[in-house]
Amino acid sequence: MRALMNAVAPRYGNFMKAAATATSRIPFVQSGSGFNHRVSIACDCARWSSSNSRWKQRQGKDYFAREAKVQGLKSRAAFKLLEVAMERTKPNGRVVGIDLIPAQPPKGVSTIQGNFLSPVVQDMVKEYLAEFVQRRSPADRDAGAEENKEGVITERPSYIDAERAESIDSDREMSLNDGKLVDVVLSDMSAPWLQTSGFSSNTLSNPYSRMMNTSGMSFRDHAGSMDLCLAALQFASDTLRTGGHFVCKFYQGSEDKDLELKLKKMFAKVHREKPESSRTESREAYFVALRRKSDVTSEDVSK
Ligand SMILES: C[S@@+](CC[C@H](N)C(=O)[O-])C[C@H]1O[C@@H](n2cnc3c(N)ncnc32)[C@H](O)[C@@H]1O
Repeated sequence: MRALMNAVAPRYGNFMKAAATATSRIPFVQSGSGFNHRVSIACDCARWSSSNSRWKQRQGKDYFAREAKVQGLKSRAAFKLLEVAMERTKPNGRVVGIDLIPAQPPKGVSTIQGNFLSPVVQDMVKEYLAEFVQRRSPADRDAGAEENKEGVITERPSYIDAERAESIDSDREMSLNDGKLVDVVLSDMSAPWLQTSGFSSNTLSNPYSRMMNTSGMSFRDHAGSMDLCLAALQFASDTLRTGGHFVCKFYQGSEDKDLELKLKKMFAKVHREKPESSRTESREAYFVALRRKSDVTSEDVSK
């Protein structure tokens, strides 16, 4: 992942991917060994069958899907996050990804398996972030230094990067006091729906195909995405520093204006975006909310 919700920030970022009406009671840090969720969705099988063939046809032609396959990524969705997140966190940032399904994190990324709709899981992520920041010793200011195969540092970060790390350390003390440790919260979560084909290719290491990202029913997709966006916004309210940014994927519908108004109260600038990699016929879109205002919480904007 590296890939969850999150293009993470230059410092301690948070990247969340995934989520749905499924429930995962026990969150796993890193590559969780279990796949513990249940999905309470009923579906019209005839409809699923035909929309699934269309999905397969589209995937065959889709440039981003082919590229993702080539790079061994789990889905075309990875590109949407990677476009935003990957290069943005070097050298001192940290990406934390949360998903219902287990994911093997690449270097510099932590993954937590859990249901982001659960306050228990959100608390666990907050604790993890706080511990990560506390554990980060002054020696970590060398983060970004290149090591050779024997573990010997052969190249150190520039003075600019070293100074940046210093200022992060002093900011850290302040941030620890109020739990606002995160620079960017990015949610690419979309409710997983029951899989209807491809069961023969399921494996624990490639579980993505066990779920589908849209139900084929626009209101259901919209309502599910609003729940996930609000959970991400609550998390951002608790953890995002003043001046930090928030991005969330949603499916357009009657309630998105209300979410946009909330974001406008909490952030200095809010954009609605439809990335190039998102199919034009899909109702999928993103809110990009920039520069969190000080002293405005999700409770304030819900009044
Ligand atoms: C569109 S995919 C995101 C893919 C991801 N951005 C990537 O790059 O691979 C949506 C993801 O949201 C996850 N998800 C859905 N509901 C979730 C929840 N309540 N908590 C955590 N993850 C959830 C799904 O498991 C799925 O992996």
